[in-house]
Parts: sequence; C-alpha cells; structure tokens
Amino acid sequence: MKDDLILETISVTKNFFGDKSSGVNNITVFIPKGKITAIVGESGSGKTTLLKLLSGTMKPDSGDVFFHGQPLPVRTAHITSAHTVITMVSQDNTDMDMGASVWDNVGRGLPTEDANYKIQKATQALNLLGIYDLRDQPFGKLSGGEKQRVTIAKALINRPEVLMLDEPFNQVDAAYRESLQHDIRQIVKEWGVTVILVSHDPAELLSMADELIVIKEGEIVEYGTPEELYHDPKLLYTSKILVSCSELTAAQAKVCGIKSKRGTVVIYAEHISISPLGMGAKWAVKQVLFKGFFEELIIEREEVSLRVINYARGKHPVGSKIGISIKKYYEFGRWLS
Ligand SMILES: Nc1ncnc2c1ncn2[C@@H]1O[C@H](COP(=O)(O)OP(=O)(O)OP(=O)(O)O)[C@@H](O)[C@H]1O
Repeated sequence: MKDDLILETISVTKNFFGDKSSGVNNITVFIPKGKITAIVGESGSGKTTLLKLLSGTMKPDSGDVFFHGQPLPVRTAHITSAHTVITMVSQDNTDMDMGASVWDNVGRGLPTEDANYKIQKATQALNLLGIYDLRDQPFGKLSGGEKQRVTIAKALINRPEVLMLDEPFNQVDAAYRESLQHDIRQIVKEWGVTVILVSHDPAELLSMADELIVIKEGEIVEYGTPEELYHDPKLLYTSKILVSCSELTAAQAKVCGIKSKRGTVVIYAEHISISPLGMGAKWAVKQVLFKGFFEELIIEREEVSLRVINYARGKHPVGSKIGISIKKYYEFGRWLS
C-alpha cells in the first residue's frame, strides 16, 4: 500500500443472484488520497456497485477492499452524509428532513450534543458552502442546487476523509453547478478530502476529476487523467463518454473524404469546421442543439450523420446546407489529419 493511496480494491467481484453479467467482476482499482477520482461508464456498467464496495456498504463475493491499507469493515446500515470517515452524497436527499431547517439538518450530522461545538461546526460548514443565509429556511423549500449545497455541507461537517458523490449535480442548473463544482474543488485542495465521483456529464468529468476510471460491463477497461483519455483514448467507448463525437464505418468515412485503414473512424465535433456556404455545401442541417454560447449541429449527407460545433449561432438553421472540413480524426491508437 503506497502512502498516497487511501482506498483500493483487489480483484473484487460482486454479482447479483449469481448472474455474472450483473455487478462488477474482478476489479482492482487504486484511489489516490486528496484527489478527485471519477468513475465513468454507460448506464448499468457497475459504477454504483463499485462505489458501494468502496464505501463498505456492500460486501464483495470475493476480493478485498482496503482503507489505509487495512481491510475495510462492511457496514450494515446505508452510508449517509452523517457518517464520519467516509460519507456519501446522492441526488435523492433521502437522509434529509424536508420540514426541518437547514441549520437543524446540517447540525444533525454531528455525533455530539455539545451545543457550542455544534454551533461552531455548523456555522463553518454553512459558510464553506456559501449557504449561511439559508440557515432558517425549511430544507424542503430550497431549490435543487441549494439542497445539494446543504447535503454537501452536512457531509463535510465532520471533515470526512472520503466524500462519495453519486450523480450529485443532476438536479442543479448549469450556472449553479459550475460554482458548486468550483467550491468542491477548493475544499478538496484546502482540506485534502478524497472525492470519488460518479457522473454522466462529460463537462463535469473533464473539468472536475484528477483521475478517471472507465468501467464497462462490470470491468475496468481504461484509466488515466482527463487529458490523457480525452486526447488519447484506447477505446471508442471512452471517447463516446467524454466527447461529443461521431463514429463512422470505413464506408461512411469515405463520404467524408476519409480512407480508413482500420475500419472505424471517430470524429470529434470540435474538429470539424464549417466552410463558407457555396458549391461545397453538401451537408444538410438536420438538428440544431442549443448549448449556450454555441450550438451543436447534426448534419447529414448520403445517410451519414455527423455532429459539428457551430459558434455562429442561428446562422445554419434546420434545412439549410453547409460545407465542412475535417481537421483531424481518430483511428484507434492514432490521430490523422
Ligand atoms: N441490487 C441489485 N440487484 C440486482 N441487480 C443489480 C443490483 N444492483 C445492481 N444490479 C445490476 O448490476 C449492474 C450494474 O448496476 P449499477 O447500478 O452498479 O450500474 P451503474 O453503472 O451505476 O448504472 P447507472 O448509471 O444506470 O446508475 C446492472 O446490470 C444492474 O441491473
């Protein structure tokens, strides 16, 4: 066990009802201390199962889980944001009392009756998450984003060593989400808390995580930093999780002027530029997806569909035609242009 690791699983398997296609199989992962590690994968790939094994709320069928190099005891009760060493924040707020005030909910996370200590800790936690002014509000009346801040404040009140976040920002609107992500990063830096995050949001994964663990059908298939996996994914599966991209067969790639030697080509939306309208405008705009300061266009030609980033919002409506040039594309293991 290296000093810079806090949790590790060695060859851990957990299946449900003896079905090997459920749960996770033979997983070995290392969670670095004081970093944000994100577990990513398609729906049903085993992310939550792995999170539960790492938190000690689920017992593996075989294999071992270590916390600071010692076997992690399995807890009988569900882990909640009131646990002290490893805490969990999920999107459903099940351990919060909707009718009680923010202050009471957060204070309930402390395992003590010492009133002064409670006041000091609750004030600190609420200030940390920028919600001190909400202290008298009933929890149930808060917005989704405010609720998540309160849940995280409760989870942090005991200064846990590990904070587990299972899809924590689903209910939070985009503007609020960024500031919450920023605050969590700050807390990780200042307090040295280890965060394990499960998320489906590529932007969140790339901007928040220090390390990514990619899980597919219950097995770890790839891991690395967001930069490594974004720029040099070994698997199409990984790029599809992290990036808006199009996957083409060799025949489809030919329509884009690409001769593929390996049979599958991946084109990131950001690597396609839109050329001036005119004779070369052969791609029909089928859908325009609003993304804030840019749009994502779904374009089609000869039954080949591509995703393209468009910064000139409103300029290419559905039904119009555009020309494109592809700056680079990915064939597994290598970039080509
Ligand atoms: N308690 C359970 N009983 C039976 N099967 C289960 C149970 N928990 C998980 N599974 C199965 O194990 C597999 C992995 O589930 P898990 O919830 O870990 O996936 P996930 O990646 O977190 O999915 P999602 O992103 O949809 O939440 C799925 O096939 C799921 O149906």
